[in-house]
Amino acid sequence: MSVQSALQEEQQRLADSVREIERQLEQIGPAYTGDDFTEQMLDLQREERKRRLEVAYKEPYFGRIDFQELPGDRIMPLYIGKAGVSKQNSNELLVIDWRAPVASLFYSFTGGDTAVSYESPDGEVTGHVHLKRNLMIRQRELVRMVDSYIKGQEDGPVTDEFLLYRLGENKDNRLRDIVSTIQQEQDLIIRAERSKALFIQGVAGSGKTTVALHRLAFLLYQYADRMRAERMIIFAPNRMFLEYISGVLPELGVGDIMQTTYADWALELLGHEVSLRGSGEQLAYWFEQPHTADEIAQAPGKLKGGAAFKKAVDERLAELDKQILPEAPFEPIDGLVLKPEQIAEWYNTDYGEEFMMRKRERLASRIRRWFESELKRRGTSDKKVRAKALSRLNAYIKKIPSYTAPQLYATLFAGKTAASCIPKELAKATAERLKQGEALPEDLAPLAYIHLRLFGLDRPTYDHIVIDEAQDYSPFQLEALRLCQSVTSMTVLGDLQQGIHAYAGVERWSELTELFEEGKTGFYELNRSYRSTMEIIEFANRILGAMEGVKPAVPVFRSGDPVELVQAEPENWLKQLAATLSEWQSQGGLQTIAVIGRTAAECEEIHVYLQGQGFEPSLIQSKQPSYSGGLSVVPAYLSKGLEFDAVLIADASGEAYRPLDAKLLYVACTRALHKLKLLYRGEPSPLIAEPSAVL
Ligand SMILES: Nc1ncnc2c1ncn2[C@@H]1O[C@H](COP(=O)(O)OP(=O)(O)OP(=O)(O)O)[C@@H](O)[C@H]1O
Repeated sequence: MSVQSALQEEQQRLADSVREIERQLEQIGPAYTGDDFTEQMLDLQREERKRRLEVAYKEPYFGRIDFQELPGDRIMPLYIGKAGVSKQNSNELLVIDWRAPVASLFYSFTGGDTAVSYESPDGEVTGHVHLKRNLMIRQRELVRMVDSYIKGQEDGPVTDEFLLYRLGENKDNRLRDIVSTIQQEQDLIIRAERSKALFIQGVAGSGKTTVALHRLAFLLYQYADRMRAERMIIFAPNRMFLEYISGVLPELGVGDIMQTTYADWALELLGHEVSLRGSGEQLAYWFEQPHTADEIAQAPGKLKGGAAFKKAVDERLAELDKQILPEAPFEPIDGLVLKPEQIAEWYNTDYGEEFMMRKRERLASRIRRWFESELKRRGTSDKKVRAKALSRLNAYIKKIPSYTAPQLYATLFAGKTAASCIPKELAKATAERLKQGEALPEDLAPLAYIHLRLFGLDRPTYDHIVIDEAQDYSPFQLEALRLCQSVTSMTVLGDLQQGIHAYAGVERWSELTELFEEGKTGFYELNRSYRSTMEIIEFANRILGAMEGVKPAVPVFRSGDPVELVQAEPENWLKQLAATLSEWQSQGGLQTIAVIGRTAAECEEIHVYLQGQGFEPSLIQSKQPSYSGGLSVVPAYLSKGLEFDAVLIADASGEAYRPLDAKLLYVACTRALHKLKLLYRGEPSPLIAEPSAVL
């Protein structure tokens, strides 16, 4: 079939599909407003169907795959879209949901004449692909059609033309869905088994965040009977990042998933019994001045986030549980005795399944009930005797220790129960702070953990947990989250090569994977990078070049401008910086541009200068709730996770980026999609190759 007639066929198919969807939409009546429960349930289903039809109405599908199960069978054209739609009054599918088992063919097929298969609910289905076609539809119009595979016409792998086209687009201030171009290695993760902790090590720009969000949409579709959006939670590094990714799930038709930072989550869990101090100062301390490897290894975050401290916390909790019951019997009235054995049986057996402080509460109520009924049985009415008995009751219950998480945590920093793995100075400072009701970021995981061990989670456990930028997590942080699930189901993603918070995070994934039982983890690697051009990726790979265990990112074959490395005259540095921005802005097309500075102070200086020159930059600072796109000035350590059409590294001098800062410079450079330029004052950083003007 010629391209022209194929195009006409698709246009006709599209027009028919749109009409069918329109018809179905028109037939959905108004929402039900009455009290009848059955009608209300039916209405919910109607609303859901309406929502799917509305999604499909805008852009019914994005791909087609022609599949033939057995030789001689009809070749079935399957149209894949964001929302599945059946033909009216029939089981025939007009559009197949991208998450349906058969749709996996569209993503897993990599070309060739060999048989392919997918896992259907009735078992494995095998067959042959005859056509793989990408269709770009905007407002019900077919605007682009690319055949990446036609059986008989091409023996090699499917072409990446459509992917390259999508990657070449400029980006605004929001991450987008990638349903039309999910790659095979990403699809495997999205559809991976539910009941495991899935670890994903992915190079910068490999789509980790995007894939994790698509995985949530998949899980909700595949396990609709077992998983609920309101019992899923995403942890991201900061509020700005949350805002940046907030568009993807709604685009995928998923709402209600909790999205938070670890700090916000922990503080809420603790009922705001402590207030958080020092997160901004901590960033400034670690990023605004040089530190040695030893200082990093001894950082409070490492000590309080590691296994030795966790062991101390566990021992403290075990000790409390063992010693919580008074040894003496309870004797409210002389001769009326409640034996310690009976109390122990209630605590350990009757309430044995519950959390420590809940057990304590229930035990206290039980003792009170026993007391009332015994007094009633004895007919004790003498006021004096009753008052004495009551005061003995209260005194006895007081002897059963009751702790909040901060109170118990404080016992680890002073007196007999102090943890020996915490240096004296640090213990003293922590104890002082806790007295004021304050905690530092590294205190939150042990506090949350203790709270969960004492009280449990005050809501249903999480069906699925996503942790982004997990290389910055301490084992203790993950331990606390593990307590929030009855069945392990997590997606934990990150990049050790971007582990710039070495003072708190992990160096190896095994530090986190070993927290789970054997067989309960999965490990995937994503080495292809989709964000940046080949030139940018190759340049960034060189920054990490000599580092131990580094896996270079593999670029998609998308070529762009060369990376520029330019020496700036110290006195003209800001002028040169502004000149580059003027040039980029005058070229048009670049929607997001970032000037990435080394420190917050440097960024402030640049920001003020640019404002004076008539630019309208926004300055990104820690604790910022949102990122607005356009021209931004951002310190390297806050740029993580974000991306920009063009990036200008303000000063890549040797003074700014020393060998220990390789990961930071790598993060900064890999934020760029299409253009990357580095200015440097004085000598260039030894991390970047020789200072030729253009690389
Ligand atoms: N299969 C794909 N098709 C189209 N675009 C993709 C694909 N995979 C990733 N991308 C794009 O690549 C960019 C990087 O994705 P994302 O931010 O999810 O990667 P990441 O691995 O989390 O990056 P980093 O660790 O550097 O922050 C995004 O613009 C995303 O849309």
